[in-house]
Amino acid sequence: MYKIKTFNQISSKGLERFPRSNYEVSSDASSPNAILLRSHKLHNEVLDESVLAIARAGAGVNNVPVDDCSKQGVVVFNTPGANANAVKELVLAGMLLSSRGIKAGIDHVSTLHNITDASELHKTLEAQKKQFAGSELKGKTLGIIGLGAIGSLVADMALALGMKVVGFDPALSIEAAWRLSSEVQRAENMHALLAKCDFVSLHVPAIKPTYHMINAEALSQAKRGMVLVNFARESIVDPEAVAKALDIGTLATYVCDFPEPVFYGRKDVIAMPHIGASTAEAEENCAMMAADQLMDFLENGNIKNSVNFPNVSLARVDGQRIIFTNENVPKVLGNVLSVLADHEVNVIDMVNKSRGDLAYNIIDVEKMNNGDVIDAINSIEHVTSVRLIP
Ligand SMILES: NC(=O)C1=CN([C@@H]2O[C@H](COP(=O)(O)OP(=O)(O)OC[C@H]3O[C@@H](n4cnc5c(N)ncnc54)[C@H](O)[C@@H]3O)[C@@H](O)[C@H]2O)C=CC1
Ligand SMILES: O=C(O)C(=O)COP(=O)(O)O
Repeated sequence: MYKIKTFNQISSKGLERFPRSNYEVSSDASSPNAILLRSHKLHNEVLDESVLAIARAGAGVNNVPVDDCSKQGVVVFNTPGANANAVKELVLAGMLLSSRGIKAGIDHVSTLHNITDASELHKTLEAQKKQFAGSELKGKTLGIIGLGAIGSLVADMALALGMKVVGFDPALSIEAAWRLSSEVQRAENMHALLAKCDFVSLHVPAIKPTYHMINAEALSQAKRGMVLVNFARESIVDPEAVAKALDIGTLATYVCDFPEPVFYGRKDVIAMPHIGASTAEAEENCAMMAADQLMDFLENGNIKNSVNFPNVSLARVDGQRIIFTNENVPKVLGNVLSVLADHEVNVIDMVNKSRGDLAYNIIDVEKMNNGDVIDAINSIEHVTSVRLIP
Protein backbone atom coordinates (compact mmCIF):
# COMPACT_ATOMS: atom_id res chain seq x y z
CA MET A 1 0.00 0.00 0.00
CA TYR A 2 1.43 3.39 -1.02
CA LYS A 3 0.55 6.48 0.99
CA ILE A 4 0.10 9.87 -0.69
CA LYS A 5 -0.18 13.00 1.45
CA THR A 6 -1.96 15.89 -0.24
CA PHE A 7 -1.85 19.62 0.38
CA ASN A 8 -4.20 22.19 -1.20
CA GLN A 9 -7.33 21.55 -3.20
CA ILE A 10 -6.32 18.85 -5.69
CA SER A 11 -8.82 18.08 -8.45
CA SER A 12 -10.80 14.90 -7.77
CA LYS A 13 -10.06 13.85 -11.38
CA GLY A 14 -6.43 13.48 -10.30
CA LEU A 15 -7.11 11.88 -6.93
CA GLU A 16 -9.39 9.32 -8.60
CA ARG A 17 -6.43 8.05 -10.64
CA PHE A 18 -4.95 6.32 -7.58
CA PRO A 19 -6.54 2.84 -7.22
CA ARG A 20 -7.65 2.64 -3.58
CA SER A 21 -6.68 -1.04 -3.51
CA ASN A 22 -3.07 0.11 -3.69
CA TYR A 23 -3.11 3.68 -2.47
CA GLU A 24 -4.15 5.60 0.61
CA VAL A 25 -4.60 9.25 -0.37
CA SER A 26 -5.26 11.80 2.31
CA SER A 27 -4.30 15.20 3.64
CA ASP A 28 -3.25 13.69 6.95
CA ALA A 29 -1.44 10.56 5.82
CA SER A 30 1.38 9.72 8.23
CA SER A 31 4.77 8.50 6.93
CA PRO A 32 3.73 9.11 3.30
CA ASN A 33 5.66 7.68 0.35
CA ALA A 34 4.88 10.77 -1.69
CA ILE A 35 3.48 14.27 -1.44
CA LEU A 36 1.05 15.78 -3.95
CA LEU A 37 0.55 19.53 -3.69
CA ARG A 38 -0.03 22.83 -5.47
CA SER A 39 1.23 26.09 -3.93
CA HIS A 40 1.57 24.93 -0.31
CA LYS A 41 5.00 26.02 0.95
CA LEU A 42 7.09 23.07 2.13
CA HIS A 43 10.20 25.04 3.05
CA ASN A 44 9.42 25.31 6.75
CA GLU A 45 8.39 21.70 7.18
CA VAL A 46 10.49 18.71 8.11
CA LEU A 47 10.31 16.19 5.31
CA ASP A 48 9.40 12.73 6.57
CA GLU A 49 12.14 10.19 5.81
CA SER A 50 9.50 8.00 4.18
CA VAL A 51 8.99 10.53 1.34
CA LEU A 52 10.39 9.31 -1.98
CA ALA A 53 8.82 11.90 -4.27
CA ILE A 54 6.99 15.22 -4.34
CA ALA A 55 4.67 16.11 -7.20
CA ARG A 56 3.72 19.74 -7.79
CA ALA A 57 0.42 19.79 -9.69
CA GLY A 58 1.43 22.91 -11.58
CA ALA A 59 4.52 24.61 -13.00
CA GLY A 60 6.36 26.60 -10.34
CA VAL A 61 8.34 24.62 -7.75
CA ASN A 62 9.56 27.59 -5.71
CA ASN A 63 7.37 26.31 -2.84
CA VAL A 64 9.39 23.07 -2.68
CA PRO A 65 12.92 22.87 -1.18
CA VAL A 66 14.29 21.22 -4.31
CA ASP A 67 17.98 21.38 -3.31
CA ASP A 68 17.31 19.65 0.02
CA CYS A 69 15.20 17.05 -1.75
CA SER A 70 18.01 16.37 -4.22
CA LYS A 71 20.47 15.77 -1.37
CA GLN A 72 18.09 13.19 0.12
CA GLY A 73 17.39 11.52 -3.24
CA VAL A 74 13.78 12.76 -3.23
CA VAL A 75 12.48 13.15 -6.79
CA VAL A 76 10.49 16.37 -7.40
CA PHE A 77 8.01 16.45 -10.28
CA ASN A 78 5.97 19.21 -11.88
CA THR A 79 3.43 19.15 -14.71
CA PRO A 80 4.89 21.19 -17.57
CA GLY A 81 2.33 22.95 -19.73
CA ALA A 82 -0.69 21.48 -17.95
CA ASN A 83 -2.00 24.88 -16.81
CA ALA A 84 -0.43 27.05 -19.53
CA ASN A 85 -3.64 27.74 -21.41
CA ALA A 86 -5.39 28.99 -18.28
CA VAL A 87 -2.59 31.49 -17.65
CA LYS A 88 -2.53 32.56 -21.30
CA GLU A 89 -6.23 33.40 -21.21
CA LEU A 90 -5.82 35.50 -18.05
CA VAL A 91 -2.90 37.37 -19.61
CA LEU A 92 -5.29 38.40 -22.37
CA ALA A 93 -7.84 39.48 -19.78
CA GLY A 94 -5.12 41.46 -17.99
CA MET A 95 -4.05 43.23 -21.17
CA LEU A 96 -7.67 44.08 -22.03
CA LEU A 97 -8.38 45.30 -18.50
CA SER A 98 -5.38 47.60 -18.74
CA SER A 99 -6.19 49.00 -22.17
CA ARG A 100 -9.98 49.43 -22.05
CA GLY A 101 -12.17 51.11 -19.47
CA ILE A 102 -13.68 47.79 -18.43
CA LYS A 103 -13.24 47.80 -14.65
CA ALA A 104 -13.87 51.54 -14.19
CA GLY A 105 -16.85 51.32 -16.55
CA ILE A 106 -18.40 48.39 -14.70
CA ASP A 107 -17.78 50.09 -11.34
CA HIS A 108 -19.38 53.25 -12.69
CA VAL A 109 -22.49 51.43 -13.88
CA SER A 110 -22.93 49.93 -10.42
CA THR A 111 -23.04 53.46 -8.94
CA LEU A 112 -26.06 54.36 -11.06
CA HIS A 113 -28.54 52.04 -9.33
CA ASN A 114 -30.56 55.02 -8.08
CA ILE A 115 -31.66 55.86 -11.63
CA THR A 116 -34.81 53.81 -12.06
CA ASP A 117 -36.02 55.28 -15.34
CA ALA A 118 -34.50 53.26 -18.24
CA SER A 119 -34.33 56.09 -20.77
CA GLU A 120 -32.68 58.39 -18.22
CA LEU A 121 -30.17 55.64 -17.41
CA HIS A 122 -29.32 55.13 -21.11
CA LYS A 123 -28.95 58.89 -21.64
CA THR A 124 -26.66 59.24 -18.63
CA LEU A 125 -24.48 56.31 -19.74
CA GLU A 126 -24.16 57.63 -23.29
CA ALA A 127 -23.14 61.05 -21.96
CA GLN A 128 -20.55 59.62 -19.58
CA LYS A 129 -19.03 56.75 -21.54
CA LYS A 130 -16.27 58.90 -23.03
CA GLN A 131 -14.46 58.63 -19.67
CA PHE A 132 -14.01 54.91 -20.29
CA ALA A 133 -12.59 54.94 -23.83
CA GLY A 134 -9.44 52.89 -24.35
CA SER A 135 -7.11 51.63 -27.03
CA GLU A 136 -6.75 48.39 -28.98
CA LEU A 137 -4.15 45.67 -28.67
CA LYS A 138 -3.86 45.27 -32.45
CA GLY A 139 -0.71 46.93 -33.76
CA LYS A 140 0.89 47.23 -30.31
CA THR A 141 4.13 45.45 -29.36
CA LEU A 142 4.16 42.78 -26.68
CA GLY A 143 7.43 41.74 -25.09
CA ILE A 144 7.53 38.27 -23.54
CA ILE A 145 10.24 37.40 -21.03
CA GLY A 146 10.40 33.60 -20.75
CA LEU A 147 9.24 31.67 -23.80
CA GLY A 148 8.42 28.28 -22.27
CA ALA A 149 5.00 26.61 -22.08
CA ILE A 150 3.09 29.77 -21.15
CA GLY A 151 5.23 32.34 -22.98
CA SER A 152 4.90 30.53 -26.31
CA LEU A 153 1.09 30.31 -26.00
CA VAL A 154 0.93 34.01 -25.09
CA ALA A 155 3.06 34.75 -28.18
CA ASP A 156 0.70 32.80 -30.48
CA MET A 157 -2.32 34.53 -28.97
CA ALA A 158 -0.82 38.00 -29.34
CA LEU A 159 0.18 37.36 -32.95
CA ALA A 160 -3.38 36.19 -33.66
CA LEU A 161 -4.63 39.49 -32.21
CA GLY A 162 -2.44 41.42 -34.64
CA MET A 163 0.21 42.40 -32.10
CA LYS A 164 3.93 42.43 -32.80
CA VAL A 165 5.80 40.08 -30.46
CA VAL A 166 9.35 40.39 -29.16
CA GLY A 167 10.80 37.63 -26.96
CA PHE A 168 13.71 37.17 -24.58
CA ASP A 169 14.76 33.84 -23.12
CA PRO A 170 18.47 33.10 -22.71
CA ALA A 171 17.76 29.59 -21.42
CA LEU A 172 15.27 28.52 -24.11
CA SER A 173 15.18 24.72 -24.51
CA ILE A 174 15.35 23.19 -27.99
CA GLU A 175 11.85 21.78 -27.51
CA ALA A 176 10.49 25.24 -26.61
CA ALA A 177 12.30 26.80 -29.57
CA TRP A 178 10.54 24.35 -31.92
CA ARG A 179 7.17 25.40 -30.46
CA LEU A 180 7.81 29.08 -30.95
CA SER A 181 6.35 30.98 -33.89
CA SER A 182 8.97 32.28 -36.33
CA GLU A 183 7.14 35.62 -36.19
CA VAL A 184 8.44 36.22 -32.67
CA GLN A 185 11.35 38.68 -32.90
CA ARG A 186 14.32 37.88 -30.70
CA ALA A 187 15.54 40.59 -28.31
CA GLU A 188 19.30 40.54 -27.65
CA ASN A 189 18.73 41.27 -23.98
CA MET A 190 15.99 42.25 -21.58
CA HIS A 191 16.76 45.95 -21.76
CA ALA A 192 16.39 45.98 -25.55
CA LEU A 193 12.98 44.32 -25.11
CA LEU A 194 11.82 46.75 -22.42
CA ALA A 195 12.82 49.73 -24.56
CA LYS A 196 10.48 48.91 -27.42
CA CYS A 197 7.38 47.26 -25.97
CA ASP A 198 3.96 48.66 -25.11
CA PHE A 199 3.17 45.58 -23.01
CA VAL A 200 5.62 43.23 -21.30
CA SER A 201 4.51 39.88 -19.89
CA LEU A 202 6.71 37.85 -17.52
CA HIS A 203 6.77 34.05 -17.80
CA VAL A 204 9.97 33.00 -16.05
CA PRO A 205 10.33 30.70 -13.02
CA ALA A 206 11.08 32.12 -9.57
CA ILE A 207 14.74 31.16 -9.29
CA LYS A 208 17.83 33.05 -8.08
CA PRO A 209 18.70 34.61 -11.48
CA THR A 210 15.15 35.97 -11.92
CA TYR A 211 14.86 37.47 -8.41
CA HIS A 212 13.89 41.16 -8.87
CA MET A 213 14.90 41.00 -12.54
CA ILE A 214 12.36 43.81 -13.00
CA ASN A 215 14.01 46.39 -10.74
CA ALA A 216 14.62 50.14 -10.86
CA GLU A 217 17.50 49.76 -13.31
CA ALA A 218 15.48 47.57 -15.70
CA LEU A 219 12.46 49.86 -15.47
CA SER A 220 14.62 52.88 -16.29
CA GLN A 221 15.04 51.33 -19.78
CA ALA A 222 11.30 50.78 -20.32
CA LYS A 223 9.29 52.54 -23.01
CA ARG A 224 7.25 55.30 -21.34
CA GLY A 225 3.68 54.26 -20.55
CA MET A 226 4.39 50.52 -20.73
CA VAL A 227 1.99 47.98 -19.20
CA LEU A 228 3.77 45.32 -17.12
CA VAL A 229 1.98 41.98 -16.74
CA ASN A 230 3.16 39.53 -14.07
CA PHE A 231 1.45 36.17 -13.88
CA ALA A 232 4.79 34.51 -13.01
CA ARG A 233 5.73 35.17 -9.36
CA GLU A 234 5.99 38.06 -6.89
CA SER A 235 9.76 37.67 -6.46
CA ILE A 236 10.45 38.51 -10.11
CA VAL A 237 9.60 42.19 -9.67
CA ASP A 238 10.83 44.65 -7.07
CA PRO A 239 7.47 46.05 -5.86
CA GLU A 240 8.94 49.34 -4.64
CA ALA A 241 10.56 49.93 -8.04
CA VAL A 242 7.28 49.13 -9.78
CA ALA A 243 5.37 51.57 -7.54
CA LYS A 244 7.95 54.27 -8.31
CA ALA A 245 7.77 53.57 -12.07
CA LEU A 246 3.97 53.93 -11.87
CA ASP A 247 4.36 57.23 -9.95
CA ILE A 248 6.59 58.77 -12.62
CA GLY A 249 4.68 57.38 -15.60
CA THR A 250 7.30 54.91 -16.86
CA LEU A 251 4.63 52.29 -16.28
CA ALA A 252 1.00 53.04 -17.09
CA THR A 253 -0.36 49.94 -15.37
CA TYR A 254 0.91 46.92 -13.46
CA VAL A 255 -1.24 43.81 -13.94
CA CYS A 256 -0.38 40.98 -11.59
CA ASP A 257 -1.49 37.77 -9.95
CA PHE A 258 0.45 38.64 -6.80
CA PRO A 259 -0.87 41.61 -4.80
CA GLU A 260 1.54 43.42 -2.46
CA PRO A 261 0.65 45.85 0.35
CA VAL A 262 2.57 48.64 -1.43
CA PHE A 263 -0.04 48.54 -4.21
CA TYR A 264 -3.15 48.93 -2.01
CA GLY A 265 -5.46 51.68 -3.21
CA ARG A 266 -3.68 52.21 -6.53
CA LYS A 267 -5.95 52.53 -9.55
CA ASP A 268 -3.02 51.79 -11.86
CA VAL A 269 -2.51 48.30 -10.40
CA ILE A 270 -4.81 45.45 -11.42
CA ALA A 271 -4.12 42.72 -8.88
CA MET A 272 -5.65 39.26 -8.85
CA PRO A 273 -5.40 36.63 -6.07
CA HIS A 274 -3.09 34.11 -7.80
CA ILE A 275 -5.82 32.68 -10.02
CA GLY A 276 -3.78 32.17 -13.19
CA ALA A 277 -4.19 28.39 -13.02
CA SER A 278 -7.56 28.35 -11.26
CA THR A 279 -9.72 26.81 -13.96
CA ALA A 280 -11.41 23.42 -13.81
CA GLU A 281 -9.48 22.35 -16.91
CA ALA A 282 -6.05 23.37 -15.64
CA GLU A 283 -6.65 21.89 -12.19
CA GLU A 284 -7.73 18.59 -13.74
CA ASN A 285 -4.84 18.48 -16.22
CA CYS A 286 -2.28 19.19 -13.52
CA ALA A 287 -3.71 16.75 -10.99
CA MET A 288 -4.05 13.89 -13.49
CA MET A 289 -0.56 14.40 -14.86
CA ALA A 290 0.96 14.62 -11.38
CA ALA A 291 -0.89 11.49 -10.21
CA ASP A 292 0.18 9.47 -13.27
CA GLN A 293 3.80 10.53 -12.86
CA LEU A 294 3.77 9.64 -9.17
CA MET A 295 2.24 6.20 -9.77
CA ASP A 296 4.76 5.29 -12.48
CA PHE A 297 7.53 6.40 -10.17
CA LEU A 298 6.32 4.56 -7.08
CA GLU A 299 5.36 1.36 -8.89
CA ASN A 300 8.11 1.19 -11.53
CA GLY A 301 10.73 3.74 -10.56
CA ASN A 302 10.30 5.52 -13.90
CA ILE A 303 10.77 9.30 -13.95
CA LYS A 304 8.99 11.74 -16.25
CA ASN A 305 8.97 15.51 -15.77
CA SER A 306 11.18 15.77 -12.73
CA VAL A 307 12.79 19.12 -12.01
CA ASN A 308 15.83 17.61 -10.26
CA PHE A 309 16.40 14.12 -11.69
CA PRO A 310 16.71 12.98 -15.33
CA ASN A 311 13.91 11.34 -17.28
CA VAL A 312 14.42 7.58 -16.87
CA SER A 313 12.28 4.69 -18.03
CA LEU A 314 12.89 0.95 -18.22
CA ALA A 315 10.37 -1.70 -19.29
CA ARG A 316 9.50 -4.15 -16.49
CA VAL A 317 10.75 -7.74 -16.60
CA ASP A 318 10.18 -10.63 -14.22
CA GLY A 319 12.27 -10.27 -11.10
CA GLN A 320 12.88 -7.42 -8.69
CA ARG A 321 13.82 -3.81 -9.31
CA ILE A 322 16.44 -1.94 -7.31
CA ILE A 323 16.27 1.85 -7.50
CA PHE A 324 19.03 4.02 -6.13
CA THR A 325 20.05 7.67 -6.34
CA ASN A 326 23.57 8.93 -5.86
CA GLU A 327 25.85 11.93 -6.08
CA ASN A 328 27.21 11.97 -9.62
CA VAL A 329 30.82 10.98 -8.84
CA PRO A 330 32.95 8.08 -10.19
CA LYS A 331 32.78 4.49 -8.95
CA VAL A 332 29.33 4.51 -7.29
CA LEU A 333 27.66 2.30 -9.90
CA GLY A 334 30.71 0.01 -9.93
CA ASN A 335 30.54 -0.33 -6.14
CA VAL A 336 26.83 -1.15 -6.29
CA LEU A 337 27.42 -3.78 -8.96
CA SER A 338 30.22 -5.25 -6.80
CA VAL A 339 27.78 -5.56 -3.88
CA LEU A 340 25.35 -7.38 -6.17
CA ALA A 341 28.15 -9.67 -7.40
CA ASP A 342 29.30 -10.37 -3.82
CA HIS A 343 25.74 -11.35 -2.91
CA GLU A 344 25.46 -13.49 -6.07
CA VAL A 345 22.60 -11.39 -7.45
CA ASN A 346 22.10 -11.71 -11.21
CA VAL A 347 21.45 -8.45 -13.10
CA ILE A 348 18.88 -8.68 -15.93
CA ASP A 349 18.81 -5.09 -17.18
CA MET A 350 19.79 -1.66 -15.97
CA VAL A 351 19.82 2.05 -16.72
CA ASN A 352 21.99 4.78 -15.20
CA LYS A 353 21.42 8.44 -16.00
CA SER A 354 22.79 11.63 -14.55
CA ARG A 355 21.62 15.22 -14.38
CA GLY A 356 24.10 17.74 -13.03
CA ASP A 357 25.33 16.55 -9.65
CA LEU A 358 22.76 13.76 -9.34
CA ALA A 359 22.44 10.28 -10.79
CA TYR A 360 19.49 7.89 -10.92
CA ASN A 361 19.68 4.15 -11.45
CA ILE A 362 17.29 1.28 -12.10
CA ILE A 363 18.70 -2.23 -11.88
CA ASP A 364 16.47 -5.22 -12.64
CA VAL A 365 17.68 -8.37 -10.92
CA GLU A 366 16.55 -11.96 -10.57
CA LYS A 367 14.57 -12.50 -7.39
CA MET A 368 16.92 -12.17 -4.42
CA ASN A 369 16.77 -14.20 -1.23
CA ASN A 370 19.26 -12.03 0.58
CA GLY A 371 17.69 -9.18 2.58
CA ASP A 372 21.07 -7.55 3.28
CA VAL A 373 21.60 -6.35 -0.29
CA ILE A 374 19.58 -3.13 0.05
CA ASP A 375 21.30 -2.22 3.35
CA ALA A 376 24.68 -2.91 1.76
CA ILE A 377 23.90 -0.58 -1.17
CA ASN A 378 22.58 2.05 1.22
CA SER A 379 25.90 2.10 3.07
CA ILE A 380 27.95 2.79 -0.10
CA GLU A 381 29.48 6.27 -0.05
CA HIS A 382 27.60 8.85 -2.21
CA VAL A 383 24.41 6.72 -2.42
CA THR A 384 21.58 9.03 -1.28
CA SER A 385 18.58 6.67 -1.39
CA VAL A 386 17.77 3.07 -2.27
CA ARG A 387 14.62 1.00 -2.48
CA LEU A 388 13.43 -2.33 -3.75
CA ILE A 389 10.32 -2.72 -5.89
CA PRO A 390 8.96 -6.28 -5.81
N1 LIG B 1 -0.17 32.62 -11.94
C1 LIG B 1 -0.25 31.31 -11.95
O1 LIG B 1 -1.20 30.73 -11.45
C2 LIG B 1 0.81 30.51 -12.62
C3 LIG B 1 2.12 30.95 -12.62
N2 LIG B 1 3.08 30.21 -13.24
C4 LIG B 1 4.47 30.75 -13.21
O2 LIG B 1 4.93 30.86 -14.54
C5 LIG B 1 6.25 30.30 -14.62
C6 LIG B 1 6.51 29.82 -16.02
O3 LIG B 1 5.67 28.72 -16.31
P1 LIG B 1 5.87 27.84 -17.64
O4 LIG B 1 5.86 28.69 -18.85
O5 LIG B 1 4.89 26.74 -17.53
O6 LIG B 1 7.36 27.29 -17.39
P2 LIG B 1 8.42 26.82 -18.45
O7 LIG B 1 9.50 26.14 -17.68
O8 LIG B 1 7.78 26.09 -19.57
O9 LIG B 1 9.01 28.20 -19.05
C7 LIG B 1 9.83 29.07 -18.34
C8 LIG B 1 10.78 29.72 -19.34
O10 LIG B 1 11.52 30.74 -18.66
C9 LIG B 1 12.83 30.75 -19.24
N3 LIG B 1 13.78 31.44 -18.38
C10 LIG B 1 14.43 30.98 -17.29
N4 LIG B 1 15.22 31.93 -16.79
C11 LIG B 1 15.07 33.03 -17.59
C12 LIG B 1 15.63 34.34 -17.57
N5 LIG B 1 16.51 34.71 -16.64
N6 LIG B 1 15.24 35.21 -18.55
C13 LIG B 1 14.35 34.86 -19.48
N7 LIG B 1 13.81 33.62 -19.55
C14 LIG B 1 14.16 32.73 -18.61
C15 LIG B 1 13.15 29.27 -19.43
O11 LIG B 1 14.21 29.09 -20.36
C16 LIG B 1 11.81 28.74 -19.94
O12 LIG B 1 11.75 28.77 -21.35
C17 LIG B 1 6.24 29.21 -13.55
O13 LIG B 1 7.55 28.89 -13.11
C18 LIG B 1 5.40 29.80 -12.45
O14 LIG B 1 6.21 30.56 -11.57
C19 LIG B 1 2.81 29.05 -13.89
C20 LIG B 1 1.53 28.57 -13.92
C21 LIG B 1 0.43 29.23 -13.24
O1 LIG C 1 1.53 26.24 -11.53
C1 LIG C 1 1.93 27.26 -10.96
O2 LIG C 1 3.12 27.63 -10.95
C2 LIG C 1 0.98 28.12 -10.24
O3 LIG C 1 1.34 29.20 -9.80
C3 LIG C 1 -0.39 27.62 -10.01
O4 LIG C 1 -0.61 27.67 -8.64
P1 LIG C 1 -1.89 26.92 -7.98
O5 LIG C 1 -1.70 25.47 -8.27
O6 LIG C 1 -3.08 27.48 -8.67
O7 LIG C 1 -1.81 27.26 -6.54
